[in-house]
Amino acid sequence: MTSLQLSAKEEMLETFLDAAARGDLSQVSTLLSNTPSLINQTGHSGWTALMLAARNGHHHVAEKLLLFGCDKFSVNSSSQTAYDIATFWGHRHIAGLLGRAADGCGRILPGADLHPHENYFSRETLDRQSGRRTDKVWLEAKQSDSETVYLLFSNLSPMVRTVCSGNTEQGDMKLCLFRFEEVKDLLQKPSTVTIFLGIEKTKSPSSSSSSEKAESLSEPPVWFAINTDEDAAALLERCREKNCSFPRSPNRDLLKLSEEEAGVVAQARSVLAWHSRYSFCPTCGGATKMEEGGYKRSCLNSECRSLQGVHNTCYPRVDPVVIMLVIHPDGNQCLLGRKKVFPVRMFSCLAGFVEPGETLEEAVRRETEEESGVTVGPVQYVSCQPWPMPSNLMIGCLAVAVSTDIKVDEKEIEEARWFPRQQVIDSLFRGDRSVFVIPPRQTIAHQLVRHWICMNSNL
Ligand SMILES: NC(=O)C1=CN([C@@H]2O[C@H](COP(=O)(O)OP(=O)(O)OC[C@H]3O[C@@H](n4cnc5c(N)ncnc54)[C@H](OP(=O)(O)O)[C@@H]3O)[C@@H](O)[C@H]2O)C=CC1
Ligand SMILES: [Mg+2]
Ligand SMILES: [Mg+2]
Ligand SMILES: [Mg+2]
Ligand SMILES: [Zn+2]
Repeated sequence: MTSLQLSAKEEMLETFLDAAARGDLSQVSTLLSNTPSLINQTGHSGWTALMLAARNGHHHVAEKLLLFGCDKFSVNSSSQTAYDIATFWGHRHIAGLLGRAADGCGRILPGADLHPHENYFSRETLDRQSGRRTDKVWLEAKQSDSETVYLLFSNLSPMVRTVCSGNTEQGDMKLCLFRFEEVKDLLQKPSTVTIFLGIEKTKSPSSSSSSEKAESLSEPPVWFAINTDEDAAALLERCREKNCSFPRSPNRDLLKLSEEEAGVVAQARSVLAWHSRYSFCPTCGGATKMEEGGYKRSCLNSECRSLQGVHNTCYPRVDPVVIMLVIHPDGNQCLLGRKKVFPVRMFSCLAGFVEPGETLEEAVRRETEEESGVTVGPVQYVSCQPWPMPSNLMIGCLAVAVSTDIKVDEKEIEEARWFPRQQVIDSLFRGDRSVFVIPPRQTIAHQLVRHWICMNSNL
C-alpha cells in the first residue's frame, strides 16, 4: 500500500515537472491547486518546476509558479538558481521576472540588477533584533528560557556532527544545538563569552497553516552562541548525538554546513573572534566589559579616550576585502591566480584587503597590479560574502584589464594566468579537472567566475 502511494506521488510529481518543462500552463495550475506541496519539489534531475520553466523559456509558467509562492532561490546540484538557468539560456524575460518584477522594484531602480545574489555564509535565518541588545532584563530571561537555542564554540569552532561520514559535500555537517539546562554551568564561568544572535525568523503568514498560526503567537526561539575554554573532549561528552567534533580547519570544514547554518555561524564566529582578540582596550590597554548582548566592549577606565567622541574600537570589526575577476580586453579570457597553499591545480580570483582611505575600485586596481602586474580600468560591483575567518567581508567585482602582461608578486602569488572562457566552462560545468580547478561553489570566487560565464552565454 505504502509503495503504491509513494509511486503515485512520484508519478504526479513527474507529470507536474513535465508540464512545467513543456509550458503547459493549465496543467501546472490544476496540479498546483489540487496539490500545493508540489511547488518546490524536485524530480530525478534535482530541478524544480521553476528551473525547468526557466530552462525552456516558459514565462507564463514561471509567473504562475511565483504567484503560487515558489522558492526562487532554491538551487540544483550545480548550485544554479532558476535565475542562473534563465540567464544562461538567454531567456531574458524570465531572468527579468525572477530578478526584478517579483520584487516590484524595477521601476524604482531602473537598469539595476536587482536579483539578490546569495552567497554562502550570507543567509539570514535569524532576525538580529538589535534593539533588544540593550534590554538586559529581556536578554537574561531569554537565556534561561527552555526554548532558547545555544551553539557551543571551542577555540572559535562550533560543535558539529557529521551526518554522512566519508563525504565532503555541503550539508554533511550539522550544528549541535543545546538547551539552557545543558549549558547553564558554562554560562556562569567568567571565561565564557556569550553573545545574543537573534530570534528565529517566522514564516510568512500566507504560507503557514492555521495550527502554525496559533503556534506563532508565542515568540519564536532565541539563539545565543557561547565560546568556552573548557576541555574540548569534555564538551563533546555533553552532546547526546554521535559523531560530534569541533572542526580543525574552518576554511574547509565550515563549508559543509547547510546555507542556513552557515549564515548563523558567519555571524557567531566573527563576533566571538572579535571578543577573543580584543579583550583589552585598544586605546589605553585597560580592562573592558562586554555589553549589548556581545555587540559592544567598553573600557572600564572612565578617563579613556575611547569613551569620548566618535570611535570604532568598541564595536565588532569587519575587514573589507576586494575580490575580483579581471577580464581580458578581448572579453574572452579571465585572470586567475594561485597561492602556494592552494590545493594542486586550484586557481582563484585575486583578492586583497581594502586599505584605509581607499575606494573599492582603487583597491581592485591596486591589488591586481600588485599581485599580477596587470593594470585595470573599469570595475563593477557584483555581490558580497561574509567570510568569518575571522571577519572579512568579501566584496566581489568584475574588472576589465587595460594591460595584459603578467608579472606576479611571488610573495603572495605563485602563478597567475589568463584562462580562455572555454577552459573555464570545461572546469566549471563539465567537471574537467585536467587543466585547473576552480574553488568550491561556497566561495564567492567560484560565484564570480560563474557570474561571468552566465552573463553572456552566447560568446
Ligand atoms: N571567499 C573567497 O572566495 C575567498 C576568500 N579570500 C579571503 O580573503 C582574505 C584576503 O585575501 P588575501 O589575498 O590574502 O589578501 P591580500 O592580498 O591583501 O594579502 C594578504 C596580506 O595582507 C596582510 N593582511 C592581513 N590582514 C590584513 C588587514 N586586515 N588589512 C590589511 N592587510 C592585511 C597579511 O600580511 P601578514 O600576514 O604579514 O600580516 C597578508 O600577507 C583572506 O582572508 C582569504 O581567506 C581570498 C580569496 C577567495
Ligand atoms: Mg591577495
Ligand atoms: Mg595582495
Ligand atoms: Mg594587501
Ligand atoms: Zn581604554
